[in-house]
Amino acid sequence: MATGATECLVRLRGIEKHFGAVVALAGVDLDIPAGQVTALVGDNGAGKSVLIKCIAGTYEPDAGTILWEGREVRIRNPRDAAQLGIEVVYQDLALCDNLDVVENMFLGRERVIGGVVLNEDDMETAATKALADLRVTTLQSAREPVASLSGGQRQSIAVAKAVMWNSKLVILDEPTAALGVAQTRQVLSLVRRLAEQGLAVVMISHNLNDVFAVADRFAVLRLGRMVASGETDKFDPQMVVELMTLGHSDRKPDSTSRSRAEAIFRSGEIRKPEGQGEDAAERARGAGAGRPGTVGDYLRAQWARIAAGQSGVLPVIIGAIAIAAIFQSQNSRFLSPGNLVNLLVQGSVFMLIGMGEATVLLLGETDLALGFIAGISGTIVTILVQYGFGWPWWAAILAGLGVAVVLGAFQGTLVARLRLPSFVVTLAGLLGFQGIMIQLLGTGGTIPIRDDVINNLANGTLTPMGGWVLAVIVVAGYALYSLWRDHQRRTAGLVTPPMRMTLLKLCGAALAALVLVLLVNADRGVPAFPVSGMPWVVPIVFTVLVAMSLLVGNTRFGRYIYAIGGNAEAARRAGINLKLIRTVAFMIAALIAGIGGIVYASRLRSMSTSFDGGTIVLYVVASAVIGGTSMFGGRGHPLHPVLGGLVIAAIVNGMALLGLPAAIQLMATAVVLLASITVDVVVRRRGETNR
Ligand SMILES: Nc1ncnc2c1ncn2[C@@H]1O[C@H](COP(=O)(O)OP(=O)(O)OP(=O)(O)O)[C@@H](O)[C@H]1O
Repeated sequence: MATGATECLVRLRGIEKHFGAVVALAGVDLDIPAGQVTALVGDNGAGKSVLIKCIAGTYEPDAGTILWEGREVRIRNPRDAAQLGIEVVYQDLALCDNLDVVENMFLGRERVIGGVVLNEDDMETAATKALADLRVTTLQSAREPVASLSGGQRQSIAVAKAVMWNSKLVILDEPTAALGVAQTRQVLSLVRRLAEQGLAVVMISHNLNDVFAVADRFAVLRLGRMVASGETDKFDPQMVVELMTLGHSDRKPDSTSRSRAEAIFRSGEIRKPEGQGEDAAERARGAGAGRPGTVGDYLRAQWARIAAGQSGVLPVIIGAIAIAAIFQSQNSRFLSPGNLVNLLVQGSVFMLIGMGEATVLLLGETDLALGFIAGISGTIVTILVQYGFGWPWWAAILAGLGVAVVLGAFQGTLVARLRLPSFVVTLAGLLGFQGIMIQLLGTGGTIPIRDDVINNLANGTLTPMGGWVLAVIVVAGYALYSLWRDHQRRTAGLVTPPMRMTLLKLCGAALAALVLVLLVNADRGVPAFPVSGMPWVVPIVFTVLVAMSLLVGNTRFGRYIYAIGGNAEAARRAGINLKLIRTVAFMIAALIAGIGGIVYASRLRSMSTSFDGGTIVLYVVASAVIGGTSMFGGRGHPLHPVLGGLVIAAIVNGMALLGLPAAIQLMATAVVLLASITVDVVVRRRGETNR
């Protein structure tokens, strides 16, 4: 059956492994040739897992030698194994459901431009080629989220991922467990192709039909000893069962029973290229819409993403429109320019601190202290621009933000290094930081801000012309970037959104900018005091939003936050430094919260001990969740708290306009929050049951 080279890649000699009194492996010899599939079989507890862990660097053998290409090597850790070219596909696959196929295949080994920006097109081209080489053809697109794939497709991705890195030995632990008939065939075909490409493959399986269908060699372990090994034609299924259970067999191998399994393989059923007949159902499970070519196809593909748990901002936008319609029908002042601008400014603090919170939520953690970190930041700026200190505004802001980052680093270190629950660490932060803030503010309780620049952050406006110029720059920049991206993808031969779709998006962005500028430039003052122009907070929030979107969407750091939130174990196995990423994420969250705190102080032109960071943090968690960020980690975007913050501000503002009491405002916010978390959970479950 073997077609590739047959020289021995790995030779194990006399491998011993003990766990206290338990002898897991005793004097195990095994030859693993390149270009062949070696089946490693044995009853439960026979030592199969321990043996592959000794090869993969998870355990170091107590005795014995490992010869790699004839040279004795020590494999002390998984990194040593990876350097030699050993990849293990564990039963639990180690995939991040929230990431797409390309993101999973390159996890931990992303290609970047200039050392920072992810080179998505390059990775997509390479992943697509690797999948095509292995004839994994059932995927609609390499950009499908793994959550929407079938078991067989997931297994194929895990295997393809393992062979992408110049691997020489691929170890598969029960690759067909829990797969249906068609999917098993698909995966066994893939296993054969690995060997045909010259790789050494070791496959653990309890299913003898599967192993007889693909294995060139057998190795049978029993109670930590190798009781038999050799080429497949020396064995038959009954004999293997006897060897596994008794440790010996007197049978002569029965070639008819053995070749029954091989016959299935040879008949072409396993080798048949996927997607012909039996895989049609598999294909229908994918993005479901075919490669996006027309606007209709594109929208259908987007819908498939939503069904797979990537609902994006759709629910919050629908919710915001509904809320606006309800308030406007009750009070025509709700959609007046003055009120809408007021609402934007009111919501800006929630939006900013919410973007910090969303960063931590993406990791699957929570930060309850962000409200008071914001408070401390605002307090420090307020104090430092006082007459006594007289710091320039920029130095005070840097100091305020610096302290916020230090507090974030403190909390992040406790969570990341000691693995203390973030809920408790940040609850302590909430209490402790409030104490620090009160201490800083002193007995007076309220300190006014004596600096025009700081006060203008929330209260100042651009000139009407300044607003137009800014809007034109932003829309033109966005248009150029989108068209350049599409061009790049088209040139690289990758799937590109239809041109009409891109133009539609650009028209939407231009329209939104037009409405916003008209709104903020309309006079919202009283006859004696006309007020117009874009509040400074709009570009401040927008800048943080763009910076955070680029950080989480286009850098390794961002990719790792999503990976850790989606499946921390998979991220760890991919070699990601979990401690560093977690700590830095807490620091960035605190930095953005610090900006929110300074805007808060600016709005009130003072800081006082009545600052309620506890309530604010609950509202910002609500903003992020209402916007579509998942409380369970791995799903979300900085845009979510911005939209969610707007919704919360709209509820508070609209209810106040209607003269409804605070009690009703709180209950309405609670209902919207519950509705959002319900959408989150339902969408998540749909993603899971899709599998
Ligand atoms: N970390 C450990 N500490 C103590 N004993 C262990 C440890 N890992 C494995 N063993 C023991 O070593 C022996 C071999 O275990 P191993 O997991 O390799 O079996 P296996 O062949 O993979 O079984 P299964 O098919 O059930 O996965 C068992 O007796 C097991 O209890």
